[in-house]
Amino acid sequence: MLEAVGLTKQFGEAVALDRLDLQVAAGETVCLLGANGAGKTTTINLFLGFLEPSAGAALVDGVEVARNLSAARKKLGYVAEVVALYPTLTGAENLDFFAQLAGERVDRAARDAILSRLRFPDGAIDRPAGTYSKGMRQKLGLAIALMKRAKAILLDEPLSGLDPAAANDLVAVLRETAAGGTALLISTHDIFRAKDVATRIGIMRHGQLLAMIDPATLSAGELEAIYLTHMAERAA
Ligand SMILES: Nc1ncnc2c1ncn2[C@@H]1O[C@H](COP(=O)(O)OP(=O)(O)OP(=O)(O)O)[C@@H](O)[C@H]1O
Repeated sequence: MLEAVGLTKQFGEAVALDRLDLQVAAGETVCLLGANGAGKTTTINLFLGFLEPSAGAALVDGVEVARNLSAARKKLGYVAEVVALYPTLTGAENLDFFAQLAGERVDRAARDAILSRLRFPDGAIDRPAGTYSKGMRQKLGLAIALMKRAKAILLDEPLSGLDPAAANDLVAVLRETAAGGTALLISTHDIFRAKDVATRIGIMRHGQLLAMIDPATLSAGELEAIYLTHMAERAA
């Protein structure tokens, strides 16, 4: 569903992403782990068409993003690290607005079912989004992506700064979403959450994908040791 083929991004002389080859199939959850500046956000931004590749291609369901941006974006949902909402509009109005942008109409029953799965507090959807906690903002961001019925969802550090309960609520819905056939690509610094949710974990450093790991075969401690070894090689 998501495919990077030799995907490369340079900013001047600096190579932010170096010939990335990656596939995320329908129903798969790939987490990208890596230190600051490893190229995780650059990867997501190339899939979203926020950046143009210097070489190679990002494809969504076979559509090359750089060649057909609107067709690729129709198939994508996106949850940013800080979900941007209109603070004076209610959550419901934000949802309606973003659904309309995506050419969708919000079905009340489907909306309420998603909010309930996310454990979004009762009644809060009719409050201005400016009053929401970080956890509520992230939940609404995921609800917006889910309402779009996207084939693939890109999430850039979606859990950072969330308390464990809110993070658990999001992870539970992400699992259900992947089980329903959506492809998920998640950038994160959280090894333990990555192990919890990912079918595969990519370790990135200096714009390169160094390893692709099946977390089911490892304990959390073993995964952490592998990650730290890769990071230590950078310092050596
Ligand atoms: N617009 C830009 N102009 C110049 N350099 C950039 C730009 N965007 C990213 N970079 C550089 O590209 C590299 C990869 O950055 P990227 O944001 O993809 O890393 P990351 O893995 O997401 O890091 P973090 O965990 O801090 O979010 C970094 O060296 C960064 O400074």
